[in-house]
Amino acid sequence: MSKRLDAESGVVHRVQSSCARVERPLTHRLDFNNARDDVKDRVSGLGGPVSTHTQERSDADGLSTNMMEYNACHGQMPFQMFVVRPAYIGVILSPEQCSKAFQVGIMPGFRMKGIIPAVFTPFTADRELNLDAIPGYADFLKENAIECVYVNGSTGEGSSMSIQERKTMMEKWIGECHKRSITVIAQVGGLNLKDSCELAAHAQAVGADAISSLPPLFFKPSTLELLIDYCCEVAQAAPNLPFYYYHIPVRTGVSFNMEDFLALASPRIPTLTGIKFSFSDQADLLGCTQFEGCKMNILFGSDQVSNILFGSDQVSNILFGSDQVSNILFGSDQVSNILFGSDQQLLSALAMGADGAVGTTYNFLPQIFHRLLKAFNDGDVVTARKEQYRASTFIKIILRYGDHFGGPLAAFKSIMTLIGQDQGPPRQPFKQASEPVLQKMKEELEKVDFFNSIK
Ligand SMILES: CC(=O)N[C@@H]([C@@H](O)[C@H](O)[C@H](O)CO)[C@@H](O)CC(=O)C(=O)O
Repeated sequence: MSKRLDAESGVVHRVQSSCARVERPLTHRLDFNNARDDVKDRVSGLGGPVSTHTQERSDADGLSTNMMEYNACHGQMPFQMFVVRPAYIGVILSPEQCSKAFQVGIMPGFRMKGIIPAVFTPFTADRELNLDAIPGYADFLKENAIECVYVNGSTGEGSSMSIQERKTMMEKWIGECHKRSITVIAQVGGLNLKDSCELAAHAQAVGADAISSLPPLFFKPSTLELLIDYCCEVAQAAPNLPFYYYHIPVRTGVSFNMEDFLALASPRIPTLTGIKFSFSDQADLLGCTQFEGCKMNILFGSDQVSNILFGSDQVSNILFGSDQVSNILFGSDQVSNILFGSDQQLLSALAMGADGAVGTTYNFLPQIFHRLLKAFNDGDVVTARKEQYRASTFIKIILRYGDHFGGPLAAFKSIMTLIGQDQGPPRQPFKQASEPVLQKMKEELEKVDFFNSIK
């Protein structure tokens, strides 16, 4: 859904958009000559000339969609669109204007939705970057209706790559994705602030659509304030791009409350757009999605949770928010243990208000998750739950093979080979499992109809 201003009534309408993955709410009507004074002032206050892009509209919503898609997918993110009868006018801002627009709050609208694969990094047999694999991989994602990818994250083995390799990979992904109207979120976090700032500045220079950063990976911030100081500097290194903090305590060991993070960071980081929330604390997730009138873009990132959340009364409780749920989610160790252990969590995250989800399994289960999302959006929780359970069943099997690969990530990467999208071996400390192990995993997946279900 996106917002459209009716130029005659001045009323903001929600319109269905086929480019549903990226929302840029249209907050002002602008006939540049006759714009409301406050709008004019705010845009002129950005300084410098403002170029406009006008297009006659044939079909209001269709055109709105096309332009948003163009805006989002062709590297022109510093772009604000206004509706004037009989035309739409887009205002293209320079990077400096864009940065100011964030600061004065007139560009708050970057919002990712839907499922976002955290893409694997293709390696050759000797574990060097395999750039040649990216175009085919991008085609595969596009064919599966993917509209945004998360590059150099955990799944992408970003922390197993040198800074130069990460830059090379980022450039290749951006080039191939933008050709296919796929948006790119660049994961720039790493070992230290210097590397992360360098990667953030690079991401902006080469046309990423947004950045996302982990906390420092060796010396950990001991307080929330220190984490926010760190994020401020990373975000400032790419001042024109939306910034998402990457919260994945199970890997980083940095585990602050994210609602508190938003409260303290939001006034300090003008580009703070949301959180990539890879954690099982549903109560904190809810706090984030509801933060200040749901203004943040929360992308959920933990594909798993327990079977207990499916098919039992507890599901209804969770979906409908009873006290019992709060107790379950806030209190017990048992929940955390369960949540980390096995199945899927996307459905409950959607119920908690997550806008979308970033994760590993969206690479090879996109159709299942598209069906889940559609069912959820249609209010059909029973079907959504079935799809969730289907995905969870597959994930559970694959995870059982994790030890043969030195970790679950490498087991997931091998699935790409099984579905004809070979992305090569993982880097150390992971390994390729032996042929017999791969064959056994394949047979087990065949038994639960994996290869038909993912179509
Ligand atoms: C802890 C972890 O690695 N979580 C994964 C999940 O997608 C995970 O692979 C999934 O839940 C299956 O275990 C993602 O959150 C990681 C991710 O999005 C990334 O690659 O950046």
